[in-house]
Amino acid sequence: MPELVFFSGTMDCGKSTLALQIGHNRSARGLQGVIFTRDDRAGEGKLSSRLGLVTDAVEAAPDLELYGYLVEKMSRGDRVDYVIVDEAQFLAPAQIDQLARVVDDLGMDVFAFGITTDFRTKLFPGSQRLIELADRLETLQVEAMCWCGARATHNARTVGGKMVVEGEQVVVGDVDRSAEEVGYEVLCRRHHRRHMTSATAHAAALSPDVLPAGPA
Ligand SMILES: Nc1ncnc2c1ncn2[C@@H]1O[C@H](COP(=O)(O)OP(=O)(O)O)[C@@H](O)[C@H]1O
Ligand SMILES: Cc1cn([C@H]2C[C@H](O)[C@@H](COP(=O)(O)O)O2)c(=O)[nH]c1=O
Repeated sequence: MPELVFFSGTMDCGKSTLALQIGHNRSARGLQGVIFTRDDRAGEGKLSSRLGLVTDAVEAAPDLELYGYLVEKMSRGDRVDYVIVDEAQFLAPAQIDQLARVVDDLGMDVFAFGITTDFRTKLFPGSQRLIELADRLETLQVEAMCWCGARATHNARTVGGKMVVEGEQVVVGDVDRSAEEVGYEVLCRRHHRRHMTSATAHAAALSPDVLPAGPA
């Protein structure tokens, strides 16, 4: 039975890499897929992994009707066996409904990849709809780690290394950005709740208040 599968995890846990691997394994067996993405860091119409691989993709702009796109492609004689969607959190809920229709009416597997929650721990609308509609939810196996060594479960947005909690839901960016830039850091829930990033934890550890008393 064809399925709508939602592979989710924090930022930097290997979602795009897995998307590329699934595509590679299927194309190695002669299957043909369509890859959709939205607002990848590498630019429009790209699916990129931090392992260095990048492939062309169809930019799923807000006004792109995904079911109609695939039907039109097939009516031109192109074969489509499966669909991959990266950065699925950025899709509109209606586009996720279109993906469910692709599975049910066109009989294709759809593999969607994305983060579930934003920097304020709120579900992205696209991810919420995927959780509601997916046949299967898969949590990525390669767990990202918080600076404390615990499993990272949340995405923090940082400015100058400090966690921020105000701002637009969507700001394309990356982990390991220089201190001045808007960036992201994955944290365990305990440190996300306390707004403790690696930079602020490091600064606190160096503070004279917590240094052991030495000779005068
Ligand atoms: N230099 C590296 N060597 C080995 N693995 C790396 C390296 N850089 C990144 N990775 C792996 O790639 C993962 C990020 O992959 P990516 O597919 O870009 O993540 P996501 O799409 O979930 O944000 C990291 O968690 C890490 O496992
Ligand atoms: C938490 C959070 C993330 N984003 C953006 C930042 C990146 O461009 C993507 C996630 O990409 P990845 O391949 O999973 O690393 O989402 C955002 O816009 N808003 C947020 O709150």
